[in-house]
Amino acid sequence: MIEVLGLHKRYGNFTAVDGVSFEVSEGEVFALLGTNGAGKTTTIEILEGYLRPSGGTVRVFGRDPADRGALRSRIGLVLQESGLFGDLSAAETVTAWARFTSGARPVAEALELVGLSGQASTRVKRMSGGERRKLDIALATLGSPALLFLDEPTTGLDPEARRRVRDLVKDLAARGMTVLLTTHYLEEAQELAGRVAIMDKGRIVTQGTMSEVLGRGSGRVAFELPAGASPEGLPVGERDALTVTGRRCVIVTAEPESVAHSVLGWAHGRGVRLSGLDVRQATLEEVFLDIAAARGQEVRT
Ligand SMILES: Nc1ncnc2c1ncn2[C@@H]1O[C@H](COP(=O)(O)OP(=O)(O)OP(=O)(O)O)[C@@H](O)[C@H]1O
Repeated sequence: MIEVLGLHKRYGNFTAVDGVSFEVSEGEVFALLGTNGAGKTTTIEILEGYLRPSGGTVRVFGRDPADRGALRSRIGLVLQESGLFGDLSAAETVTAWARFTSGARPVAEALELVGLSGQASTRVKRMSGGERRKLDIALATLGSPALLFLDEPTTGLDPEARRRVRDLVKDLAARGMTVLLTTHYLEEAQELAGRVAIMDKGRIVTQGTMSEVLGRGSGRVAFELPAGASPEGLPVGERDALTVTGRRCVIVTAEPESVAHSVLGWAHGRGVRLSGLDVRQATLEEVFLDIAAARGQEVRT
């Protein structure tokens, strides 16, 4: 659905996107993540046909995204800033939008799809931030597009509203919609996306399936140090890092399963039982912070 090969975008002398390549296939939820100013919005705006690339190839449904007339009915856009009219109700907003949308679903169905049936006659200016975001998504999906761009769909929402918007995105993906998502909430990307690319300073620094990317981060093995045992003899590899807080030991390691195995062997050899054992892969947030630390910069997510 999307092919990006060696994409460059320069603003004057400044290179905002510096040789980016990725693909998004039908039915995927693909997350494009990165530090502030990494080039995500620039990349998405090129894919949406709003900006022209300085170099490289970009295809959406096999076409140049500048050919917006041909692509319009197949793509839904949820931009960072929505441009809703405060004095219209939710139903009036959808009705007005339907005039410009070919094959628009009925208004009641569009509101039902995003869980806004109860707010049909509520004016936009009286709606909560989460409800407005859902209305944005109702408009973007009004013509049942095959591809949906979601640029930071949950930024600024409270946790409950974020949860509702996430559930909605999951529901749309389950109906077969292909989604390209950007977000600064990494747990959101981890929950929604099957594949992910992380950008920094105009380049993709890692990409792959979610499990591949998570597997590249450091996992954690945590447990309570048994009474009478000292942490000195714990089987901690050269590339692993042990921290002990009170009796709680945490080993950060690229190989959490094998370290857990060694730690259990260590406990068994001493005839002690490990309590509170917790073995887990890196989270996407940890992978992201590891990458940023390795690149020597401060990150705001
Ligand atoms: N029109 C422009 N002229 C000059 N520089 C620009 C322009 N638009 C964007 N930039 C710069 O290009 C870089 C990439 O911006 P972009 O908005 O694509 O980043 P982003 O990854 O979406 O960031 P954020 O997460 O903060 O939204 C930034 O350094 C930004 O200042």
